Amino acid sequence: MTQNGPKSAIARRGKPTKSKSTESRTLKRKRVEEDLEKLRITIDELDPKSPSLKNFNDLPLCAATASGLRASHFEVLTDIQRAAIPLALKGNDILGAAKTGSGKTLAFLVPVLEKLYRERWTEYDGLGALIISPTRELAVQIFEVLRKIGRNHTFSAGLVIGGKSLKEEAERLGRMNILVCTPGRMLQHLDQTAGFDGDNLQILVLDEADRIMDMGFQSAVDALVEHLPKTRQTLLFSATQSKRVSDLARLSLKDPEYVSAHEEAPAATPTNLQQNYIVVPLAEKLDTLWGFLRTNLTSKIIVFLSSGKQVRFIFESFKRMQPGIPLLHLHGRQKQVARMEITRRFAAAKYGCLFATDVVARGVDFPAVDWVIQADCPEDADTYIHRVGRTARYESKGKAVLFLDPSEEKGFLKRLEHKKVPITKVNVKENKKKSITNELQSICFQSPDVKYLGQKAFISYTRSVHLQKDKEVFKFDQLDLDAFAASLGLPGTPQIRYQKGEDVKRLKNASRMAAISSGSESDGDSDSGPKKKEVVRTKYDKMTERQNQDVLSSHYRKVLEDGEDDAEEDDFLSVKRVLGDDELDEAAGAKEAKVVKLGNQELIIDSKRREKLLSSKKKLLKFMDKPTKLVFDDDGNAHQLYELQGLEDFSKEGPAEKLREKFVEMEAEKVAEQDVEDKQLAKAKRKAKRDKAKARERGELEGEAVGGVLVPQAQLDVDSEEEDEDPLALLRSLPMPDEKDDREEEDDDEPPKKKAKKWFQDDSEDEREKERERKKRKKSGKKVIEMDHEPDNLQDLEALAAGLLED
Ligand SMILES: Nc1ncnc2c1ncn2[C@@H]1O[C@H](COP(=O)(O)OP(=O)(O)OP(=O)(O)O)[C@@H](O)[C@H]1O
Repeated sequence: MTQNGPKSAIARRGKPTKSKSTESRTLKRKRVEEDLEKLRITIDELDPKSPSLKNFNDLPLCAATASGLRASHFEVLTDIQRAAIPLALKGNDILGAAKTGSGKTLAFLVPVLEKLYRERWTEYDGLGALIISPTRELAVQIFEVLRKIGRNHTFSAGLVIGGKSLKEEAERLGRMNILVCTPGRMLQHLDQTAGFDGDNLQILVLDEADRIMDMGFQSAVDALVEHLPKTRQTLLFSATQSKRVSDLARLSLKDPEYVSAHEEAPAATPTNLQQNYIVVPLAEKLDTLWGFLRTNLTSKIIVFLSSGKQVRFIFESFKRMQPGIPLLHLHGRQKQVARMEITRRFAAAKYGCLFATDVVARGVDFPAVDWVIQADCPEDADTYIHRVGRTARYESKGKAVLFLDPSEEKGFLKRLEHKKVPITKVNVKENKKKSITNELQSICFQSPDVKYLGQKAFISYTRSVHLQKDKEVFKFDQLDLDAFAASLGLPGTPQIRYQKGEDVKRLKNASRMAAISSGSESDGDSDSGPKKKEVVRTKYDKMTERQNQDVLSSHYRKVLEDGEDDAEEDDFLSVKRVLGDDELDEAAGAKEAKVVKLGNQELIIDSKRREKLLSSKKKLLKFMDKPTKLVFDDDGNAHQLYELQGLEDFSKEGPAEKLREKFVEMEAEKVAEQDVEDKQLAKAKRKAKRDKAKARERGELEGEAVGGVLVPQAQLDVDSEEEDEDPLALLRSLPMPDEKDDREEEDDDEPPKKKAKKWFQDDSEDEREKERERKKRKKSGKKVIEMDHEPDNLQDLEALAAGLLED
């Protein structure tokens, strides 16, 4: 007994603590199980059609979802939410249709969160829910809403929309429970990413389902569904839902509930939307649009156009004419980062005009848009409904105007009537009409790049009309193309060539199919050409691509590569450039012998073999002399890297010893100056390093562990505007947009930070610094242009360049 004494004492000391914590854990687990069981029973007993379901509070939701909804200020259910959520909670497949802006996003996100919660989903269970969107913009928006209402859940969630390296995304996919994606990119991952599959998927959502089931996405969606288990729940939502039996079969829906919140409504569009159309001949369209913008300078406007080229031309030319309202433009050919930034800027703007293609026609929820202008007739009534739906969202009011060419009026009105769209004709006030043809002409004359865009816009517009399948609306033969070209300010009508007997539908979808198969959705842009096979890109290629950021680039590219980006267009319609006399001579001469200048040498191209050489820069280099490095002085004169001064010149400058002393003095001064700069730089670097370390530390503390995996906050912050923001994130650990302000307020206790440095500040220290800088520059003979803000657009850069040219 005595021997056993101490052992038992240890056992007595350790055992109660251990059993206490195990006990509390068991109790907690039991409570969760009981709560879950209660929730399941309430859902079983729930009457999905009960009129008493008015608020989110009336629904059997778990505490995490309920509090997330409350914190996001969602209280009262909208019609579609009241109709769809109870049925979805009960596990039904849903085909949901409701007007634009009526709250369909929550109608599927709430069931998604609830489903995974009730299944007690953890990181180890893999992908539980997949939400598919037709465009990147819409996917980002859905993800944002998911973050808001899912903030108290521990699921991990990610955004898979392309624009990032596949490998980077792939690394985190395995850990994701909920993914919001575009079809092509998702398919790519399911096909290629090792260790990632959808075998366990519980719920699949298709937002803008009719679009996703459409021809352009057909093969991607079918292949994607092949990767998913048939036992899943499926929810389809759209403002314009089709009940095509074939679609339902493709998705293996099981006895789907058709939920239509506004089926009995007299109109397919929101009641608080005022809809008008004007009949305007194609050649007067830009005048009318300009007049409209000039009279609505303090409104928030979206102008829909049929192609990215139209968007670019109108944006660039109107920008030069300075309408007095901020202009933005958005189309599927822009880089992902630019698209996100423009979307963010327009969402935040109080007023401004966004020229856009149908890339933002569906689902995108820009707040407080006053007007939707459809300057180009949409391809069908459904597209019309989605476009106008960007205004008058939820309970707000909005106005929409459709521009119709006289040839389109009768046919399109018939289509709208059929879809229950109430629209009335209005006329533009005479005193608001103004021709801008002269201005456009002079812009085209002054800037070849804009003229080039105009030609492209002309071609893409005529092409899109020609390709439209609804010939009762789009009558290509009745368009006055000469007048249209003149109205764009073009010096002549671009000649176009038709390819007869083409399968129009196939051509129209070619670009989308190609984009999807390469995994990067073009997102509704009708003018995106088929993607080319991956080729090795040289530094030179990258340079021309970089130029592609501005309006001049495609012009340059055209010069360099002649139509590389227009492959699709050239298949069908293209400019037949009439060669000038000089060019004809050149062309004739080209048959005989060509002379290519390589540095100081001339290379005669007189055979096919030599001509082939021109396609390889590497091979051409062999014909050039070895390069020598030159340095340029301030006047732009080239010098050898080391130039020895002649003895005569040297002795003219004074005795050698004196010159040596002078030289040492000058160098010492330079070193001292450089020393100060170096010290400042080193200090700044140390500070940055410290800040980074702190941020990392904070990030690790804030990062939430889900199933034992800790993801540093720095990697998760999708709000960051950095280009390499991480689209994959844990729901719970992300800061909410509205919480950001709170955090900023909390920081008020900290000592006041030094005012952020603008380009030029005027406190005395900075003045002194500026003065020193000025003197230094003066000494070196460099010109300094002072600007009150950083140049962030072409106009700013032009102003800066003009300043530099003036002397
Ligand atoms: N229950 C609610 N209470 C208050 N606001 C809501 C509610 N549900 C949705 N909203 C708001 O209504 C707006 C439109 O919602 P949402 O984007 O889901 O519409 P939608 O039906 O998907 O539109 P679209 O057909 O254009 O995609 C959003 O700004 C959203 O925040």
